[in-house]
Amino acid sequence: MSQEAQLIWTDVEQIRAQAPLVHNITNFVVMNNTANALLALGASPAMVHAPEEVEDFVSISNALVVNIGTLDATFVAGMKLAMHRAKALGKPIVFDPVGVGATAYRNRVSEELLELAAPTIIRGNASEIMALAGLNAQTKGVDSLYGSEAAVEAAQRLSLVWGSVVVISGATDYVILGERVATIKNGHPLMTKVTGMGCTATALTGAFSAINADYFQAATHAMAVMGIAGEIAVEKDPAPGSLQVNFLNSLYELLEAAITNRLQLTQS
Ligand SMILES: Nc1ncnc2c1ncn2[C@@H]1O[C@H](COP(=O)(O)OP(=O)(O)OP(=O)(O)O)[C@@H](O)[C@H]1O
Ligand SMILES: Cc1ncsc1CCO
Ligand SMILES: [Mg+2]
Repeated sequence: MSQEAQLIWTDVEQIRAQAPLVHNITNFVVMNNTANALLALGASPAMVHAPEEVEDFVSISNALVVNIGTLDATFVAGMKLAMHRAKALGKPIVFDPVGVGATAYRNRVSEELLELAAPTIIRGNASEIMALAGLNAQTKGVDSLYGSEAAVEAAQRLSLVWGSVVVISGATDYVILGERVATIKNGHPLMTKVTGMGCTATALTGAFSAINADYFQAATHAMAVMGIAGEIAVEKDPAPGSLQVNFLNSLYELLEAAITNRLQLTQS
């Protein structure tokens, strides 16, 4: 077995053994999907966004996931308080800039959040990563108009500016930290026909970052597990409704052999 497959499996076992508490401030569309994906993986999710309680919640959590998919003023207030507290406590922050580039509000809020507390890991599609890096990228709402390879330079710049691990999802997932690059070619195009698969990737990344303090590894392992679970689910039934359910089952039933046999990871 490849050394990397073994490291991924060790992380999955750690999540299953420790059930880290992952605090999510996420969007209304995916709250249920991402909570179920975290449970199926073995983590303990909580979706908590009220400004009155997020700081207390961060204090008892093992990682914070912030997703701007359906943001409004109350969400933003909660995100700022939570990220500030997480930073003060040294807890990993995973940021999903859903739809950044689509509106001036999303751009401004994203910039404010980055400046307040640079995330440990940023995960977006190519349009989002390019927009977040300050490029005048086109985006179709929450969907990307570019392949992930188009955003590699933007991700490297973002990573340098904020010191964050940056993940670009797509047919190939890229994980970038300065000059370090990992590519993962797992997954299936049908995954784009289930809403919030990217948001799910971000939530799973939160769980991996809670148990592996090498955040480049944590992000890489999360994206590999995401892609492999997606492939297995599509093979069971190649249709979006089934995929949503079978993806959860694949995560829950994931075996070491699936990682060993399917992993398509390169690192440089
Ligand atoms: N063309 C593809 N081929 C293989 N796998 C894919 C493809 N597109 C997406 N995926 C898989 O789906 C995951 C989610 O990536 P995607 O880029 O679609 O997220 P997203 O655009 O942020 O989605 P959302 O905003 O709906 O949450 C990827 O990590 C990858 O595993
Ligand atoms: C469809 C959609 N709209 C806002 S957030 C979201 C989930 C996918 O990003
Ligand atoms: Mg997205």
